[in-house]
Amino acid sequence: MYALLKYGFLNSKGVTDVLCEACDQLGWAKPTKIQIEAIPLALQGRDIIGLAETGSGKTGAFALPILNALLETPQRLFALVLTPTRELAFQISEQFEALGSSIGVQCAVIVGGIDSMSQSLALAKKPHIVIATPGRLIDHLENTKGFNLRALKYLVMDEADRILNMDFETEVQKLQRAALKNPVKCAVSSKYQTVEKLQQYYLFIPSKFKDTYLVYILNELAGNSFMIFCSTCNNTQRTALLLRNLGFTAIPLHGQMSQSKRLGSLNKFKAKARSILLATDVASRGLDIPHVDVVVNFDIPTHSKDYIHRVGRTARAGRSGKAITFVTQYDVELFQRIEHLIGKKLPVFPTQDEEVMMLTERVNEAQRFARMELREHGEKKKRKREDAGDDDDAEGAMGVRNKVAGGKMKKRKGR
Ligand SMILES: Nc1ncnc2c1ncn2[C@@H]1O[C@H](COP(=O)(O)OP(=O)(O)OP(=O)(O)O)[C@@H](O)[C@H]1O
Repeated sequence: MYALLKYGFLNSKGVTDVLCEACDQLGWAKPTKIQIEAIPLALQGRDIIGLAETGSGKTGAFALPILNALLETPQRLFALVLTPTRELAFQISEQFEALGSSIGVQCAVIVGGIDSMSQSLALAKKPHIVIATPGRLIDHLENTKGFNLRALKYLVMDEADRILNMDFETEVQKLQRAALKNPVKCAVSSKYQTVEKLQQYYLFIPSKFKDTYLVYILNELAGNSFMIFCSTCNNTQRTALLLRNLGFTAIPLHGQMSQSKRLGSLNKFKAKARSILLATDVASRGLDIPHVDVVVNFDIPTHSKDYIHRVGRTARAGRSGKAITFVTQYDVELFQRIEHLIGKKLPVFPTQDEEVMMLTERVNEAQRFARMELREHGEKKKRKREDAGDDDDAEGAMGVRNKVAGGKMKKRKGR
């Protein structure tokens, strides 16, 4: 019972009943470790730096005490949550709304890539909680008349290390200096840890066979939901086209897509209408999609810390999951750094190389079509850059794709 928070801590007042009920309704039977550590301190009004493994309920750890305090002293523009990505901002807002639905909490999401006027109107209504990416927030602080954060009582920097590395560093540092007083550190795991129920593997393969091995793995693990990480927008798009040419329900998510397409992709994947999400690191932090079974690092992350965030998109909240990292002849050093960071040696993902090679011909053909589509797509985009009907979700490029024979690729055993 979430009410444990209410009764379990001698020195704390605990979270109020109505919020405990909201937790029950979300199926949160008991608080997670970080919630047990952080919530009582936050309720005492302490400043907190929270550190815990991926998928361990950090959002609840800050949302619950904020909502609790809001109930005690209701006030407009009460809390600001800064996040590094737009998708994460929407997700956090949903979490606040789910926990605070019975107390009528009002949230505004202030992120780039979408209409700024409607955001100004939302801010004019003075919501209780603002969830923002730093750039667009600064725009509004500078340009939206009547909007300021002087009354603010709570500031959260989610994925703070990422936010502080952004170009907005100086602005954010000012906020941080102004905001943190004698902070307590709540660290419930060693610094860089992956979760226990995550099975991690690597695959050492020549760079030129990456696509073929990817298709092999998707076939081998068919029926699962995949997040596949690529290093660039272009490769994300290309790989999505390649897989779609082979009949997989793949959809891309990257920074060169319009914000509405980004959210569209994410929602299709969340709703299980697509089983494969291909993404850049824009999706590596914080996104909570419980049904992700497998994370594939198709391009190895260049920053080892991103590895931990990427693989943390699966095996969340006590579930199990798999992560497979492709290591080519060029990636050995990066991979060693990752193993060093997580403090483990990973096993090889078992493959039948003969079976993989049997896929080569069809994969080569699909690669050719994907390249053509990518070129076509680039030219089309150049012609009508701002056209809302563009096909940057890779789903519009059906023309060439239909010329590739067959539906979903099946393994061709015994040939
Ligand atoms: N007490 C709880 N009991 C069960 N599930 C919970 C509890 N608290 C949070 N959750 C769920 O756990 C999942 C992960 O939570 P959350 O997204 O806050 O993780 P996180 O620690 O912020 O992860 P990341 O480091 O990847 O951002 C969510 O689906 C959330 O609803």
